[in-house]
Amino acid sequence: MMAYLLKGVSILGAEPTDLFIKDGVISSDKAGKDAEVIDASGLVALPGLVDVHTHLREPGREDAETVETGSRAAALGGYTAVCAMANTSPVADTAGVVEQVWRLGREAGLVDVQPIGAVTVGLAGKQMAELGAMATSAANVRIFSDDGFCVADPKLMRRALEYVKAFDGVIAQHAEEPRLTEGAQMHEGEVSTRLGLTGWPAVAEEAIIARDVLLAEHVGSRLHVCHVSTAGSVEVLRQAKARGVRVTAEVTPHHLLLTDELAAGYDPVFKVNPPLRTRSDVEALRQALLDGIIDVVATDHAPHAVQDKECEWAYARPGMLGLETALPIVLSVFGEQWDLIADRMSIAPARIAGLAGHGGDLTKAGTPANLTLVDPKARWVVDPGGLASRSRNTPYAGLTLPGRIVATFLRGEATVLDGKAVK
Ligand SMILES: NC(=O)N[C@@H](CC(=O)O)C(=O)O
Ligand SMILES: [Zn+2]
Ligand SMILES: [Zn+2]
Repeated sequence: MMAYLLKGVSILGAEPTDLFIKDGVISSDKAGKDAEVIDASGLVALPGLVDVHTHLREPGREDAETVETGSRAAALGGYTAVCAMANTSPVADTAGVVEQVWRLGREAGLVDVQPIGAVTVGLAGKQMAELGAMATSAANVRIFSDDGFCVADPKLMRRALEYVKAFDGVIAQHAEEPRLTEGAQMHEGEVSTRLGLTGWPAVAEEAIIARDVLLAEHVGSRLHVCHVSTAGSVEVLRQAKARGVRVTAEVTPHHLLLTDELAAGYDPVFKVNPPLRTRSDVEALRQALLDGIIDVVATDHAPHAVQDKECEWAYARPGMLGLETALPIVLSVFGEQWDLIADRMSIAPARIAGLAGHGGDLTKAGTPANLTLVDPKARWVVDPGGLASRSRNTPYAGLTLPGRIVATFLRGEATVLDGKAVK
């Protein structure tokens, strides 16, 4: 196994130091004779990023992404672990499918791929899936989600919350009251009225979050809210957390930056669920992330094949790429707040997903060497054709972003060096 000496690296913005990686962990042995020396001056070391919400599309839509191509995109984005959403084909609602995804992740060997299990059979919202069988499978599933769809039936949601309590699992809810979003094409507001598109009102998200925090409180179980997008949702979460409800929440990079005005050009690259909201929602989400009301940044990386995206707005699938641009977007929004970035993009997501070994303290010898090196001063232009994802649906094409991932290490093995994936 290769040893590395990262010379003059800044750990989370601290004074430059030498960091030695050996036998898969951070080592106190500074000598490092046989180590490969990496000139890391000007680079910042972060614990490897952890994404609690990634769509890898395998099995079923390998034309859009595979576990391998998505893992490569993740490593290039500074990630060492991603949680793979269950809305594949077949749906990840059995031990067999989650074990398949888990095995494919191991074979790709670029990031830890932690499968998420479906809450209901076929994501149909009718019958609970075999949560226990997925939890005790080799994939060791702890997060369950029907993402793409809301678990709308309150009784089913209650039962699922109760069920996962036994093994400290968590239900990750795609909060969307389906009756309020029928036919929705974008955020309901001034812009949707002007464009004549049916809107998804903020209350369709907020009503479900309000219901679910009450259910979670009632049964004393863990709830995680996917892709929070409105100021009203933040207020519901603020109140729930103040009462001690076991709720965590995520926000995507795109909801921290983009607004519904972008729908005006009818370019489906900006079509996503939940939809891009207003400037005041964006401001509230940023503040909530700073306050810790929103716990983590999650990409909701949602690759789609060209024919599913480059068509009329109404027919285009919702979703956008995220893995390779997440850290640069967060850097552009918040600046070099390294402790904040490490917490919201690595430490807290690792805790929510139960991924021991990720989000560790890089200043301590013995910490598993899951980390990434960022050049915060480097600027780069997003070129959809230059991304490692198999899909091209990035909303940031042509945008100049700060922060280039120079290297990523998974348990001491380089997955990215010189800004390139090693395999
Ligand atoms: N975010 C999206 O717009 N799409 C996601 C599903 C989801 O996250 O709800 C997808 O799977 O494509
Ligand atoms: Zn969703
Ligand atoms: Zn999603």
